Amino acid sequence: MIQVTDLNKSFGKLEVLKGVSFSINRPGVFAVLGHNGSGKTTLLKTILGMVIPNNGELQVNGAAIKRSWEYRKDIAYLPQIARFPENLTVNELIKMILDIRNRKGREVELIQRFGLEKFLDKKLSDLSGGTRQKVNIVLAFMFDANICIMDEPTAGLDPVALIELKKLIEEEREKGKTILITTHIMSLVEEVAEEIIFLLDGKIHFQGTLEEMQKQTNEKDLEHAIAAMLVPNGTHNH
Ligand SMILES: Nc1ncnc2c1ncn2[C@@H]1O[C@H](COP(=O)(O)OP(=O)(O)OP(=O)(O)O)[C@@H](O)[C@H]1O
Repeated sequence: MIQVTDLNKSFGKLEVLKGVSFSINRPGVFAVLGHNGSGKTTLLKTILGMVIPNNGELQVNGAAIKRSWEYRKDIAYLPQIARFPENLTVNELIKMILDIRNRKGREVELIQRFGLEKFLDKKLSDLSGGTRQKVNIVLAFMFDANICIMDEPTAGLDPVALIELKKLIEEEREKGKTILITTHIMSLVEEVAEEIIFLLDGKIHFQGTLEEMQKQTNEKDLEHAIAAMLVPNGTHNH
């Protein structure tokens, strides 16, 4: 479904991705983890074609994505920082995206699930951070994409919205979707992810299930397991 081979990306002198290779061959929820600045967003944006790698191969659904845009129709994206015209109302923004995609969406259900009805006529500039994030979630899940990429989806969400988001992720997983999430919230990883892709020093340091990570490190708690992975002579890729 997603195959990344020997991906390199530098910004000037800063080498962010130094030969990243991994593949995702099954549906499910995959957590992309790593320190601040380890290149998670860069990696996700490369898969989306928003960042052009210096080197490497990328395949989505069996086809190389170089110079192709069509494949993106099959990927939903929730950016870490979404930038939309601030003077639009929530309703206008949703309508605009529906028009651009020229497809039917499930926005009515999602608006209701995240309690956004009362914000529909408000301008984006007037929304709180958490409410904006709910709007982003609606936009990301509005179309029935097979692959969903979410960069810090929980940012700013209140507990009620967080529960709703987890439910939504679970439903999508049951429909056979492939979901990639970056987050610094380990409890979210433990609750929703079946596999971890761990970026360190510009490379994939570990890919495997939570159980495999716990077994390799002898640590039950995910935060401690990850910390154990960082010590020299620790455990590595499988
Ligand atoms: N367009 C850009 N131009 C220059 N440097 C960039 C650009 N995009 C990212 N970087 C740098 O690349 C590095 C990786 O950034 P990235 O956003 O991918 O990290 P991240 O793992 O997602 O971090 P965080 O956990 O803080 O969100 C950072 O040092 C960042 O400053």
